[in-house]
Amino acid sequence: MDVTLTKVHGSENAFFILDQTKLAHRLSEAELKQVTQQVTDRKTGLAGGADGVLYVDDSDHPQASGKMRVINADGSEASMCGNGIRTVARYLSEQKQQTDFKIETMYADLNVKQAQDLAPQVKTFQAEISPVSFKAEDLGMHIADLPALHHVKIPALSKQLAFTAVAVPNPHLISFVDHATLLGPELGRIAGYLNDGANPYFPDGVNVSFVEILGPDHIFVRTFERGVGFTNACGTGMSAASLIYVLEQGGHFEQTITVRNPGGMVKTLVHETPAATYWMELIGNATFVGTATLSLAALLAGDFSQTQFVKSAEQPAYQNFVNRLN
Ligand SMILES: N[C@@H](CCC[C@H](N)C(=O)O)C(=O)O
Repeated sequence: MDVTLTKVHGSENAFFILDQTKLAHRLSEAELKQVTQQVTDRKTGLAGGADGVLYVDDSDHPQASGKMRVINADGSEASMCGNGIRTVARYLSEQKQQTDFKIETMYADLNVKQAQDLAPQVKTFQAEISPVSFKAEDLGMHIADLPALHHVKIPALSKQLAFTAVAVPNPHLISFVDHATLLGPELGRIAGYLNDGANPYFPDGVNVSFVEILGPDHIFVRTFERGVGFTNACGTGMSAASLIYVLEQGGHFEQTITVRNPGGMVKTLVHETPAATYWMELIGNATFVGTATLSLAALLAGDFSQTQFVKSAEQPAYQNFVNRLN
């Protein structure tokens, strides 16, 4: 039996979509982990590897058109993926001929919809990012018994930088920095330590983002992701950074924020509910790079020597879009 994986990206945060409904039988939990580690490997993986695999399946929630599970490159599971859900939204939209629907994720059924293309031939989708929590227990955070972390210096991490922790619902640590710090070694040092599996603060790891304010409603976000390392962009990280920009740095609710990242650009909107909770909208590209077809046996064995990879025409259009940003 042949399997097709679609290579996709949102701001060059790259994934494979594997639709479990097209398989004769669902992959086991061990196979999900093993297949992800094998196909994402940047040296030996499929079509240049990726940052994770997005497993699509039917949802048994009547209001959802499908379900997404996110497995990071190291085989760990994430509760959400902001760049990934836009590509899954596009995939399901084309499969089911819908433009505005819900996708089941680990903690919530999230609204997604097709949006106006960011540029010619740059298909664009928007996704709800929620639920939001600042609670240490939702973040898997253990810092001096603090119930939450709002703009606090943690000397064990850095004497200069202040951090805010927020789950959206995957965990993020955000720090606003100057340009030199954004590009310097501190992000790798701090995030590497917090994702070493042995530190006392985030034993299960955390996504860490440094944010530079470029102008009013204009920020740059660089992220080191849990389970992956540095990525070109992290959608939930950019959504979390936008929320903290509004709450701590003078940004505004209901105002479009332009978020640059090493792989391109997205737009976000931050909303406050009457109950003083928050949710975000993330708007960005959902680019299909190509499709890989191979036998299920080869996929499970991690043998990509006979894989047929057919490129789409979308990547040059995306690159034009990025070139015009600079
Ligand atoms: N790249 C994603 C986030 C993927 C999950 C993350 N690494 C985690 O473990 O929480 C995004 O675009 O949000």
